[in-house]
Amino acid sequence: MPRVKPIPEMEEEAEEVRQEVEGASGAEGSPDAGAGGEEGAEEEEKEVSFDELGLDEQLKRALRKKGIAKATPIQQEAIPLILEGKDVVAKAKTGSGKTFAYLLPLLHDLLKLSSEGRIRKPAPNAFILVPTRELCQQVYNEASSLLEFCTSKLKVVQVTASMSDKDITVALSGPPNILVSTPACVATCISKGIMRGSSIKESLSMMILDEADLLLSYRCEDDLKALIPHIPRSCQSILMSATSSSDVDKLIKLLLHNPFVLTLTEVGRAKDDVIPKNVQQFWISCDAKDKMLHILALLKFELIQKKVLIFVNSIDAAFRLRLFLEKFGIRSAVLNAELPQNSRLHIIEAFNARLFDYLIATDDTKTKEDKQTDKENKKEARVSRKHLQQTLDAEFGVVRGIDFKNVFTVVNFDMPPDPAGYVHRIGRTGRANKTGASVSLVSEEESSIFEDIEHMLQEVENKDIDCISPFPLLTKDAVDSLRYRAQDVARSVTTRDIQEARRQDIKNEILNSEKLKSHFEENPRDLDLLKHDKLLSNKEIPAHLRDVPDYLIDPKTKEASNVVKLSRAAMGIDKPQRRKRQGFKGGSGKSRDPLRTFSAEGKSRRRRRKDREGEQDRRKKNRLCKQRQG
Ligand SMILES: Nc1ncnc2c1ncn2[C@@H]1O[C@H](COP(=O)(O)OP(=O)(O)OP(=O)(O)O)[C@@H](O)[C@H]1O
Repeated sequence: MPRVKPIPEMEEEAEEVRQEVEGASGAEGSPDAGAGGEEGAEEEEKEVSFDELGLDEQLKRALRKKGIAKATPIQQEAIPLILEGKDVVAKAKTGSGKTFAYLLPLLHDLLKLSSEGRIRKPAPNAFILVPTRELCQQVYNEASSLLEFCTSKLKVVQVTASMSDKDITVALSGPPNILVSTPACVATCISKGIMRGSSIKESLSMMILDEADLLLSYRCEDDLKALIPHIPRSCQSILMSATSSSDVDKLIKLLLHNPFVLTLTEVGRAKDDVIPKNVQQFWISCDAKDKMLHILALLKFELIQKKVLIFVNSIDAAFRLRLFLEKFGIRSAVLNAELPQNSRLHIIEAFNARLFDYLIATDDTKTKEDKQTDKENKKEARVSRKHLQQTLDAEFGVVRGIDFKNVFTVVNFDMPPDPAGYVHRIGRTGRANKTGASVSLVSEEESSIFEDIEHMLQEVENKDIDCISPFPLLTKDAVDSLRYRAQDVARSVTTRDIQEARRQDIKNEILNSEKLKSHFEENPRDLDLLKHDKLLSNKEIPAHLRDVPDYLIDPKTKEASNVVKLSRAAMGIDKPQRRKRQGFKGGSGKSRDPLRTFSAEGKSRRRRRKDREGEQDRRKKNRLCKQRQG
């Protein structure tokens, strides 16, 4: 069984949390290390259905419709405790289903209260606080997708700093039952009187802090402190986190009362991992200057499975890589903090829908370089002054907690700054027990952070062997076969090109974001047609760069590439569901591009189309519209 225990004294909480983590790694001296762990190690992982957890029929139906039958370990343990009304701290690895672990009992309680006519009204009944807007959107989507199948009408809204006071006031009128927001935004609503402290005291019955390990790193401490006086003592508090840190301990002390602490790196196993077992971790040692060459070889020879999420440490590096890959006919999109929120959300949705296979992401909010670029953008008066002057979005977080769907490989093009960053990045694959892999390109200068990561993994997983193996499929010959081409092309991507591409991308995305907003409200189907992996350069790609001649590929690489292709086929991921994509191929396709054929659909045509669409399809699209408005 997992290690579950109440903590009697507030001041002991932080220490207990540390012990829990040590217990999970089987460290000697931890009171739980032997008992909880070994006992659990012999246990078979138990399958628990949502029936057994006593959830509301409507929620069970919603889960069935979503094809979810069994509770994950964190759900098995957290749901009963939350239903009992306990404050709960749940630490479980990335992709383990923490969102439903709190949403299901929350909705269960609210459905019950609603059916008994006991909902308290002046303010929301529950706050779900997350560090970033992207997470607001994601949690809002998950909650809405469950409520869609419930007949009782509960209302969930998301409110973020990008909304005007007027829009926030409208969203909070009613009031909704559940408010998904960031601590900063809720604090602002209170300070501006949009939400009254006394009303919150009267209504709030549950407060959830999701991705708690990140809340403080998004400078939310003061906002959370401002919130505390308004939270009623009776309010149940839940804290969810994928990694442990002193920040999490701080939050526990700040907001929870005698919580039950669930340390579920994986229930029932003493020796466990922070990285899901189903994710194979690899590394490649290479010079910093050869990283582009290596990633080119990985992608060109198809040695890693798609979809691929590539992490870099700066926005410029992201565009350099995108331009470089583009010259070899490999299309990708860049996700970063300077894009408008609508675009960021849409890029995530489009990537999830497999409209493109390679996404390059930065997970840092404000680097020195970005601040410099902000300054430069301000100087650049000619191009869209209003937008280029915008600062990076402080509520942006690509990596942390975003539920990218079916990412098979995560590539660390640049190593993350710390081990926790590594855990969060790798956690974007292998979600919900799917298979995944990671490949880290490690230069000499990054060897120290790589060692820290190895050390952390060995310690937490209680192993004395390396957890990250050398990547076996990329030979020196394969790399060398592309060396001259790659070097030539890399040299041709200049700083000026990068700045231009970066500006162009923002301009495109702003156009997408604003010009199409109203169009999408009317025509949600067209969302599928908006491309984020458009070529940045107008120049034709020379054939010798696009196609690698056969004689250049050594037999070992050919074999490796075939193995990867075969396993792709075996996993049934060879046929991406490219929904409605035909519009982008060739000249005739242009007519399907909403950016070019911007025209509102006539009413009668729209009605006919809507009739043709299934009920479920339509609901989904309506939801997308609402999100875009939000
Ligand atoms: N019981 C379940 N069975 C199958 N899939 C599930 C189940 N519960 C959740 N999922 C799916 O698993 C994926 C990961 O869930 P979720 O985003 O809640 O993970 P998480 O633990 O919050 O991860 P992170 O720490 O990275 O945010 C989601 O796509 C979700 O729909």
